[in-house]
This record gives sequence, C-alpha cells and structure tokens, in this order.
Amino acid sequence: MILQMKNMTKLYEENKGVRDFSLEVKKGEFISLLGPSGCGKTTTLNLIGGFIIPDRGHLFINKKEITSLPPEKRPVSTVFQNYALFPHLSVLENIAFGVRYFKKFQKRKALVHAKEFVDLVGLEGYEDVNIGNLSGGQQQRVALARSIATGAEVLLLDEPLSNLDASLRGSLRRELKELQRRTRVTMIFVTHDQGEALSLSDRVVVMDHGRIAQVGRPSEIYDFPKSSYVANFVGKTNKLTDKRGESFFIRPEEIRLKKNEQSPYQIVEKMFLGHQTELTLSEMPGDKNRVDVLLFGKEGRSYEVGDRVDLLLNTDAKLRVGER
Ligand SMILES: Nc1ncnc2c1ncn2[C@@H]1O[C@H](COP(=O)(O)OP(=O)(O)OP(=O)(O)O)[C@@H](O)[C@H]1O
Repeated sequence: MILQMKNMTKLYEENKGVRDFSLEVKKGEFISLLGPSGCGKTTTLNLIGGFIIPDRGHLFINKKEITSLPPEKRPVSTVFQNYALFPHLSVLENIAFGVRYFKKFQKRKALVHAKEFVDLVGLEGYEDVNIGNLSGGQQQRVALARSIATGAEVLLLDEPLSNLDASLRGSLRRELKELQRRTRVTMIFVTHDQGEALSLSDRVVVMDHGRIAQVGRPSEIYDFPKSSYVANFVGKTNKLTDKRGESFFIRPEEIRLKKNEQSPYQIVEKMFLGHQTELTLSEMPGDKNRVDVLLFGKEGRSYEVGDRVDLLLNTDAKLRVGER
C-alpha cells in the first residue's frame, strides 16, 4: 500500500468540503474520484497534494505520516487542468524545470533526464519547441511528462482531459492508460465524466456531498451500485414498477422493445448515433417519468418517434442496488 487516508476532513462554511474520507491505495493503482460538481473531488486531491491541510484526519505515504508536510516535501506531483506550464520555455526546459526543482539535479543532468520523458510521451522532435506553439493535447503530454519525470510516487490529475475536444480526449485517455501501465506510477484522477472513470480506473471512488458513496472496481460500481445515487450517477438507470407494485431499477441497454399499438408506452425522443440509438419513452402523454432505452446497431433503426411499444424486460437484468 502506498497511500493511506484516514478520516480526512476539511470543511468550509455550511459544512461544504470533504468529510471522513478514508481510502487505501495500492502502489501502481489508477484511482478515479468521480462525482458531480461540488462533491469534494478537488478538495480531496488538494488534501493529498498538501495544498490544503485537513481539519482532522491523517495521510500516510509509504507508511510515513505526511498530513502537515508542504506540497514540495511530498513525493506527490499534480497535473493541473490548465497544465501550468511555462509558456516562454521549451518542451525540454519545462520538463527539466520539474526535475531540477524536485530532484535537485544540475541543469545539464536535468536536461538529459528530461529527454527520456519527452520520448516517453511521444514528443520526440519537439524538444526545442516553445509551449505556446503546441496544441492542447501536446501541452497535456508535456505536463504529464513533467510530473512523471520528478520521480513522484503519486500523480494527482485534476480533470486533465477536460480542456480538450472530444476526439482528442478519447486518444489521450488511451495514451494516459498506456503511460500508467508502462510507468506503474500510482495515479489519482479527478473527473466528473463517468466514461473516463470507468474506462481508466482500477477502482472508482464515487463521491456525494463530501463523502464517499462507494469504492469499487468499475464493473462492480456499474453492476452493483450501493445506492440509487450511485446507480443514477454512474450510467443511466430507469426506475420501473413490476406487476406486484414493487419498484426496481434497470439499465437502458437491458430493455428490448416490441411494437404494439395498444401499448401505453410511446417513443417521444430518438437520438440516432450510428452504432447505437437512444430512445426515450413516456407512459402517458405529458408524463414526466421517462424510460430510457439503448438499442445497438440496426435494432434501433426500425423505431420512430410516435411508435407505441411494449417493454421486454429480462427479469435477471434488474439492477441489484444495495445488494452487495
Ligand atoms: N476555498 C473554499 N472556500 C469555501 N468553500 C469551498 C472552498 N473550496 C471548496 N469549497 C466548497 O466545498 C465543496 C467541494 O468543492 P470541490 O471543489 O472539492 O468540489 P469538486 O467536486 O471538485 O467540484 P468541481 O467538479 O466543480 O471542481 C463545494 O461545495 C465548494 O463550494
């Protein structure tokens, strides 16, 4: 275990902040902190980075207590959303700066060391280019290289992909995962994007109003959410009622449809996305309770807004909320 947080608490006015955050992280793990705006993700990251000192609680890295150590004395490095690079320095100089600062290397040694990390993030040939002349994705790679080159044992990433457009986000997500696999650096990644959290993480920490709502492997969180909050935040969930009047949750992809003009359910929205089609159903005209259905491939093409449909539910596809 590399990182241990025990009941870490930092409260602002109106009891906002983070409360009793306890988590143990193994060396080389990729952990995502996931939750809506204001749930306490950045505060948690800042507690680990040392930018905030907790009201109470303890933080250990490699069994050594570092709760009150300043950021520069911690074996931790942060990759900020805005990258925080020096615009007037080159790629190599930016990376070498971190190395000199944290490893106390002489300039020449730092530049040689930095070169390895330019290569690691695939920026060979860009060593002398000024940061201002790089694309957002390339700047992100420099910021990652700079953090990894410091030799930090834990990397903190605060929504590092959020300033990039959708297609670049996808490719950098894959690169980040690959980089983590190669370097085995422990990463704590803040995001409000569930796709990002599920696809990248060894474990996901879902947060709600400053508290941990659930910690688990991505598939555990998705298939066995501890609460309706988690079920709704991670993936879409429908709440339906069975013949006995008992309500249950079901994921949109677990519902199939069959056309039936007598059915009370009507398709009110259709979103064709090529490989999949998202349909929204309403039970009665004007009903606010909507049912989301996700159909794959050609299946979605045969339905149009206005069609009346029966829902075909597989009973064992009901989501088991709070059963583990
Ligand atoms: N310096 C501060 N002073 C007062 N309140 C703060 C401060 N920093 C954070 N908070 C409050 O603490 C709560 C948690 O904030 P935090 O920034 O950690 O959330 P977050 O999950 O990272 O949100 P976002 O995704 O919007 O960045 C919020 O209600 C926020 O308003």
